[in-house]
Amino acid sequence: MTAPTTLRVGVIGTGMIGRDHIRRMTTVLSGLAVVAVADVDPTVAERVAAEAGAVAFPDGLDLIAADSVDAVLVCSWGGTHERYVLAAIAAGKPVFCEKPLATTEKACLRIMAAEVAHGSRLVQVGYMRRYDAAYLAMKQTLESGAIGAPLMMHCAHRNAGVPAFYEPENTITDTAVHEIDMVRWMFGSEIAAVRVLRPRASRNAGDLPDPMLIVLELANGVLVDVEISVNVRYGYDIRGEILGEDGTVSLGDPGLISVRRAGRVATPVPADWRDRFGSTYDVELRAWADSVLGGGVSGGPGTWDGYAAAVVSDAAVRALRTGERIEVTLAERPGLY
Ligand SMILES: NC(=O)C1=CN([C@@H]2O[C@H](COP(=O)(O)OP(=O)(O)OC[C@H]3O[C@@H](n4cnc5c(N)ncnc54)[C@H](O)[C@@H]3O)[C@@H](O)[C@H]2O)C=CC1
Ligand SMILES: O=C1[C@@H](O)[C@H](O)[C@@H](O)[C@H](O)[C@H]1O
Repeated sequence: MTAPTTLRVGVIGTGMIGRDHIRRMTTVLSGLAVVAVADVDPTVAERVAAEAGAVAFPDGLDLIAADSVDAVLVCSWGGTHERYVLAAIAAGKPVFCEKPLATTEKACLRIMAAEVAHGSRLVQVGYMRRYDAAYLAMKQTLESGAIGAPLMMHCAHRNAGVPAFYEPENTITDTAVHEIDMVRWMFGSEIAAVRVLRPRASRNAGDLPDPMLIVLELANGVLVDVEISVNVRYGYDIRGEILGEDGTVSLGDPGLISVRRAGRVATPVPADWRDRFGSTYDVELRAWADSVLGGGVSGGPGTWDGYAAAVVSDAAVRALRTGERIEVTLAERPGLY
């Protein structure tokens, strides 16, 4: 049998990122067809289906079971991911699950057990920074030895604002989780312990612990600090600098232009994650589709990475609540990963 040249995708969750990925798969990337969508809100699903030329399914589980669907994108809220990822694995269909893989350690372990029992990788998790040109260049510089052995990394993850439904722990499980995954990948080391410190709260913070400083101790001795600010108002600002024994490497300015005028230099700040990481998601989904069309999910962040990020997130939430240093313990890594 020859491999299909077009991947027929079903998308579950047609909110912000679901619609953005549908636009990407229908207007930017070739070799992908969005054939089905589902959302807990059927009105939204039907509207998005009509725009995309797809069929709206009343339930995501029916979408996964449909013969017309080769592969699944899960873009619903984090707490619903487990149900859909497990169903996709049971159906033997590749599944791209937006981060986080699931919201509890136990749910991630159930997904891992199902995938290991299946015997090959089916799951990719949406930790897109691994596909970002700036982070890739940073990793390449680090691995070239140009700045010597890494000692520390300073990160900032600033959102202009976050949705009204954000709960205090979402600042970690939904926002800081990107740095948690990124540093594991950047340094090729697991995170051994976590602490959370808080200055006085921003007047824009509402009920959120905003801002906060997360300190990650990596098993290889590298120390990482991550500033999380989710209401900075001025834009979406993602920063990173690694200190090595012989030099530093930093993420550059993402603005495409800089304007010099009236004695000032001005560079635009991205408005949100779509603005900053738009082309990164393109590369991410291209790589995922190519691996699936090529015969199986390979490369890219998988279930083990989703699990490790969830365990560190849980530890950070405990550190936030207790003010204590929390050690991280991971399960034994299955041979599949
Ligand atoms: N990689 C990245 O940078 C980003 C990832 N995300 C992740 O994507 C996921 C969705 O986030 P957003 O699009 O921002 O949220 P959103 O609230 O805009 O959209 C979520 C959609 O899922 C639907 N939904 C909720 N429960 C469902 C269920 N059981 N079955 C089917 N549909 C259901 C909602 O009705 C809504 O339309 C989250 O896990 C989030 O963390 C979101 C933004 C950026
Ligand atoms: O994943 C994302 C959102 O869900 C999250 O709410 C934002 O804080 C992140 O910057 C964005 O990349």
